[in-house]
Amino acid sequence: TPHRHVTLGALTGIVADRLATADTVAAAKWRTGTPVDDPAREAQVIAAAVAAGRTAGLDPARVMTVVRDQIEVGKAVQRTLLALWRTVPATAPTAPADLADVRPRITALTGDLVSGLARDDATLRAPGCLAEVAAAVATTTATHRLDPLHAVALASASRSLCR
Ligand SMILES: O=C(O)C(=O)C[C@]1(C(=O)O)C=C[C@@H](O)C=C1
Repeated sequence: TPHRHVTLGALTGIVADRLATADTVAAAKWRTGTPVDDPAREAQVIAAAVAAGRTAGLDPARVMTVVRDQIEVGKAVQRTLLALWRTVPATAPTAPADLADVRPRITALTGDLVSGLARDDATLRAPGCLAEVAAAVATTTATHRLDPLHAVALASASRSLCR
């Protein structure tokens, strides 16, 4: 519905952009054999988000739930891609990818996500939140031309946005 105003479109756009970084991260890990899980980095990402959330007046537990969800779904995307590349090596990335290049972007997008949670707080608390999220997910899926893997990931990672 092109004329409907999508309230949460900025937020689902940020979720999609953060999930898109999983491709670059997976490519870097494919090349170097680095494990998908990096608990120390996760703790850093979560601590920074909680701190930013506090400043914005957000409940730490809520920020933690949303960011953990982003991390978990991102890891699922990484594992899916790595499994595909292992199974069909011709599909594996050839362009160089570096964790050191993509992590600052992940940090920035996580900050944008926390800002978005604060900005859209009223909508995210309202009874119609899940419907708003569904509309925004549909719009972002179309505008970002998401493939099925990333469309499913976006829908999954957006559920926790409503509180
Ligand atoms: O930075 C990485 O290595 C990522 O895979 C990204 C990310 C995240 O979503 O922030 C996800 C999984 C890792 O355990 C750490 C962080």
